Formats: sequence, C-alpha cells, structure tokens
Amino acid sequence: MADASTDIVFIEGLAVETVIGVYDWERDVTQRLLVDLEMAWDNRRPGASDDVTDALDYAAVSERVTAVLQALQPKLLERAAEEMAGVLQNEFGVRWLRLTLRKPGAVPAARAVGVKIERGER
Ligand SMILES: Nc1nc2c(c(=O)[nH]1)N=C([C@H](O)[C@@H](O)CO)CN2
Repeated sequence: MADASTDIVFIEGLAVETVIGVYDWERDVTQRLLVDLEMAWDNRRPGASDDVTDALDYAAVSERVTAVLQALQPKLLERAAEEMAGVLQNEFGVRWLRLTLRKPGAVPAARAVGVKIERGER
C-alpha cells in the first residue's frame, strides 16, 4: 500500500531586507519581509543516512531565498512569492510548498499583512 505521509522541512520568520513596494518612496528604501516556508521532503533518507546531502538543507534554502528577494526587488509580494516558489521547485526539487510572506510595516494598524500561496502536489 502507498505511504500517504508527508514530511516537512520548514523555515519560520526568515527576515530579509530588500527594496519592495508599489509606491515611489518604496523604491528608495529597504523594508523587512518575513518569510515562512513549509516544504514537502521525504525525510526518511536523511533520517537513515545522517547525511545533509540527502536532506533539504534549510540553511541553503534560506540563503537562496534571501538572494532571490534582494536581486528581484519586486513591487508586489505576489511577484516575490511566485519567484520564490519557482526557485524552490526548480532548483531544490521541492514538490509541494506553502509560503507565507509578511510585510510587517506596511499597514501600521496591522501587526502584519501579506500573502500565502501553496504550489505543487502534496
Ligand atoms: N496584495 C497586495 N497589496 C498591496 C501590496 C502588495 O504587494 N500586495 N503592496 C502595497 C504597497 O507596496 C504597500 O505595502 C505600501 O505600504 C499595497 N498593497
């Protein structure tokens, strides 16, 4: 019988300073984004081998996501989210992911605003 379980590698509250926003003033400053990621990965192999090359390396993902956001300098959070999802699927081989992108300072009366997306087959 097929095993329907899904293992996850996650990153919570990854802080990235980058240029982001639709307004003119936002193109002249950096702002802080917070990234939460849940990524499906079969953790049985690294669980058996104890070898990071079998694992989805959360340090490597964090570094790459930061570089992507800082190079992209998008206007919309939606654009940033799609770009990150594509990189995770195409470069890291993540088959399913849930991504939350928060822009904490964007609406002063709110703790945070942002977007959530899910991509791929769980
Ligand atoms: N759905 C979105 N709405 C808005 C975004 C966004 O990225 N996605 N961005 C802005 C501005 O850049 C805002 O954050 C400035 O405070 C407005 N709405």
